[in-house]
Amino acid sequence: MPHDPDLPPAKKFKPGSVFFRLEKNKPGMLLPRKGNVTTPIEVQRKQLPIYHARTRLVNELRQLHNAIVIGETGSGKTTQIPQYLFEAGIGRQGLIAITQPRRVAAISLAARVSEEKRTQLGKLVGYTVRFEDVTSPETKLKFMTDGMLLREAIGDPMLLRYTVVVLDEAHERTVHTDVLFGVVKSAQRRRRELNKIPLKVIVMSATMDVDLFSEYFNKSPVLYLEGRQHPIQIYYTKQPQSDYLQAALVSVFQIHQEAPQSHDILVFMTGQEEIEALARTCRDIAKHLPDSCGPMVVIPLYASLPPAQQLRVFQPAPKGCRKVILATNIAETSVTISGIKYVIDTGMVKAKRFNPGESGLEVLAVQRVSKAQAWQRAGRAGREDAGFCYRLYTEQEFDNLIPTTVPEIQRCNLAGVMLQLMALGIPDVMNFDFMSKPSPEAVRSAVEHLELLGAVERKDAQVLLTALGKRMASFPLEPRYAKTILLSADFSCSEEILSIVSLLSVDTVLFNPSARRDEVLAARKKFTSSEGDHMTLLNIYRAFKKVGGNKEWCRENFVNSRNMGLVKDVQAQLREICLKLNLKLESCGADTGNVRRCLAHGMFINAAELQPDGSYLALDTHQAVAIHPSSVLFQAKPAYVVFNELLHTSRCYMRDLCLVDADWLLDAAPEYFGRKLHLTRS
Ligand SMILES: Nc1ncnc2c1ncn2[C@@H]1O[C@H](COP(=O)(O)OP(=O)(O)OP(=O)(O)O)[C@@H](O)[C@H]1O
Repeated sequence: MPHDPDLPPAKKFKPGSVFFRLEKNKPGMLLPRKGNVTTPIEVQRKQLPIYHARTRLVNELRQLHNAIVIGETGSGKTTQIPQYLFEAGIGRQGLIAITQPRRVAAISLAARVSEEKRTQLGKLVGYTVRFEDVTSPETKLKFMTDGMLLREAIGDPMLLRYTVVVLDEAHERTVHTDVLFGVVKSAQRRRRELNKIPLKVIVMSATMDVDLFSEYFNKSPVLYLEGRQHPIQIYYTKQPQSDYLQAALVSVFQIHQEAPQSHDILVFMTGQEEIEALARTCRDIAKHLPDSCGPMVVIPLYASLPPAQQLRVFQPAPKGCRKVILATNIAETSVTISGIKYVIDTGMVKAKRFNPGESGLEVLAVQRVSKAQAWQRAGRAGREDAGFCYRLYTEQEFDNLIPTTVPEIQRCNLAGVMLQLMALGIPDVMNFDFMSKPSPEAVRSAVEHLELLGAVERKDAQVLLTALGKRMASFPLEPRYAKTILLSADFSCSEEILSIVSLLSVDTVLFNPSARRDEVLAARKKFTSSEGDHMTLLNIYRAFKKVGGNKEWCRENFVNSRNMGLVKDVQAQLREICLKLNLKLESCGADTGNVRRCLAHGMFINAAELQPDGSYLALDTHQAVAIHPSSVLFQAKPAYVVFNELLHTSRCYMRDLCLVDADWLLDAAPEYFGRKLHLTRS
């Protein structure tokens, strides 16, 4: 059997068991189509590789307090292990939590497992994600995002409701997962010390650094699950591709023309804008193909889509129609999308980058995936039958990928995490039991950030959470947004700020088809505010509410009505938190000057100043930045702005800007700006 040193780690530990067959540079070679047999769900469960290991696995897990489970993608870890534990009566005194890095996975897995158990979703099997709780007092198997379990830990640090916590897709190493590792470990220890019911912790993945995990989780034993149900053939390009979007487009249509109609395609891309653009191109091309190609339905999938829209990908395509899903990495782990036979992997992902020393600002940048991610992506094919993965990069490029993704905790601004840890009652964040410690520099920079926002203060060399910091931690938002909301009551504009923060929490509510650029510009003119993007968005939202969310209005004005629906949901949730905190909710009406003042006070760390040569300088870090061409302030070039985020492409662009006065910045943080910039009052 061929041995490939780059097969996923699960295979490396079992030489001789080959799961992936590597055949290179033979695009277009397809396996014959199998009959469309619908197997009853109990039979499907029994056909999974994990089924044969069930008794031994359950016996092992019964004895262990900690276990690391490694199994190929699709072997049945996530859907089966929680059920096996429940069926064997393990952890019956409490709940079994199964955490996922992403909401779409938590929801779809809960749906699948409740179907397998033949119960209604929300009864025995339920889920909890950021804006939704589908559980009941009967719930025993609870799928949830790791962020939600972390929030629960703020109120219940020993996680006493749970007897088992399964940390799934641990290799993803999101900030939440990493913090959760430390939190469950500490809960486990404290429960042992206080003679409470023990907490069992099971860590699972197909691709992880076993030694690191085992060491961290008290030298935990590692259980390997051998085998995958269906083979996946991997193809590489012969030459490096200069335009991965074009390569993806060509591959989609090559498969569409050659493969049977019932074989669906999943393409991994980097973000909403390119997904929506490629979706439109695919639909246009599909219209002009000969009838022999058959129809195609193109479905986007990215984080900011409303949950109901995200779940559309799981519905079967209409009969005789091919489903093409264009997704970000949110479909990379855990999910099974029925019908997917082909995966096209562009090899690219949009991820956060942060360098406290150099730029000091967190930026989003498109970069190459890790090998672990590439294997996870391939693993989305071959779940119901043999599958194919087309990697739009050469094998050599694959060889040069980093093995696993750098943990997010080492490449993001830590201010939010630190605030959460302090709200969890962990005072000495630097000595928190992180699996991979963030750099002291990053921690220092986060403490400074929180200090500037007034969320923490130093007393006798200790860093303490202030009353304001406690209130800020109540919001599931970045600290600066939480602060802006809390400040809004003083500026009598809380309704407007809640709208703006909600609008910024979804990717974009604007629809910008490039082919209709002039129409878009004409429609947008009505709402464009010379005060910036925040105010423009607010104008659009106000108009949207005035027409009662009318779909026709949305179409005419190039507004994404689905995302607007989500904005309303987010706003309702944030309003609820405000009410709990007794925050005065009022609107400033037409006088929106205070809204900008409030934004300047909450977001002053993200301020930039126009330079004599027409460029901008971020005031906090003195980094050169530019206004993104999509901003309404692109031409205007005001003297001072605050911005929401930085996007790194050819240059470092500020996105979503608000025009502010230098005086407001000085009022917000006089000492800081005096020190940083020698700003003087006008
Ligand atoms: N929603 C679903 N519809 C159809 N089949 C499903 C569904 N969910 C799971 N399956 C079947 O169960 C198998 C195991 O899925 P499961 O998510 O438990 O695997 P896993 O080992 O956790 O893989 P991964 O690491 O990729 O998450 C899938 O390969 C598929 O055959």
